[in-house]
Amino acid sequence: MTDYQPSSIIHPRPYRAGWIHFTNVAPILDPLVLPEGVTAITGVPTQMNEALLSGAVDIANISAVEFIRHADILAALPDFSVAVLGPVYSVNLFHTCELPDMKRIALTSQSAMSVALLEVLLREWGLSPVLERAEGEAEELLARGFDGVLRIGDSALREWYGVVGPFTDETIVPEIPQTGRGIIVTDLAEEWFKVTGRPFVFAVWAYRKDNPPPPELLSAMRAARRYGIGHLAEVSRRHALKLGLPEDVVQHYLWNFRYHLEEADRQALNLFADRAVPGHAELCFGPCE
Ligand SMILES: C=C(O[C@@H]1C=C(C(=O)O)C=C[C@H]1O)C(=O)O
Repeated sequence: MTDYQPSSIIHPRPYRAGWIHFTNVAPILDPLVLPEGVTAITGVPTQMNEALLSGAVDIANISAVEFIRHADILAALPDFSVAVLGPVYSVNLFHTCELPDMKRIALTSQSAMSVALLEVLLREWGLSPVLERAEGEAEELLARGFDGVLRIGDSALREWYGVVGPFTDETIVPEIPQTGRGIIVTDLAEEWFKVTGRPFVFAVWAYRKDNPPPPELLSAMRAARRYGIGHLAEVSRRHALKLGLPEDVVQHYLWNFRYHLEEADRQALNLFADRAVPGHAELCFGPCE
């Protein structure tokens, strides 16, 4: 595949990036050296979604559902994604009763994509529990009377391991347990896979169609990703220390991601778009008019 290079344009001011800096983007963002004329801020998904839509930044890795909702004005880089085929380990519904018995679910205010995915899955399962925003640790919210708690990102990964770990030598990777200490962990990407057999795209790198990134930023991002994927053990070691998790768990978490928005990912994103945002504008993977 030839690298996509939008035509060179002169930017009147620094080009501003907004990065969701969860561990799952570390293989791209840790090695990234921003070219001259590009600045970056970081935040959680809902903050970066808002920053892109309000014009506070020019490009951001955002919740893919926000790209779908605003497909009339936004384009996505054609070769960058945070996606998986099967479990993701960090987009989790923690629950104490079986799914059909859930009456109240606490949602995280950090996320747009996992909430949209949960809504699609609930329709699929024929369930309609009450959904409420509530912050805090999953276990604490379960103790406060929620039947389910949706969590994403590094804290969800840590809480997942807290429930299902520590692993023994006998734990076979595809059979990683999903329960422990009276808590069931339902991995929403795995549920999507069970229903569709497709990958799930959590994030794309989106920008306004009339304001594409300078080619130097794309080259730097591609070089960073090549380095990060090529040095995954090193990236995993650093983040395992930060997260307080075993290195092999973080490495398994990271090598599981699909970062290139391949054709199968795009098709799956379109399938999700039709289910989650009926009537959405056509998705454009840059360059777009
Ligand atoms: C897989 C994840 O994907 C992230 C989840 C998002 C969301 O829920 O809105 C947005 C961007 C993704 O990078 C995660 O955070 O664990």
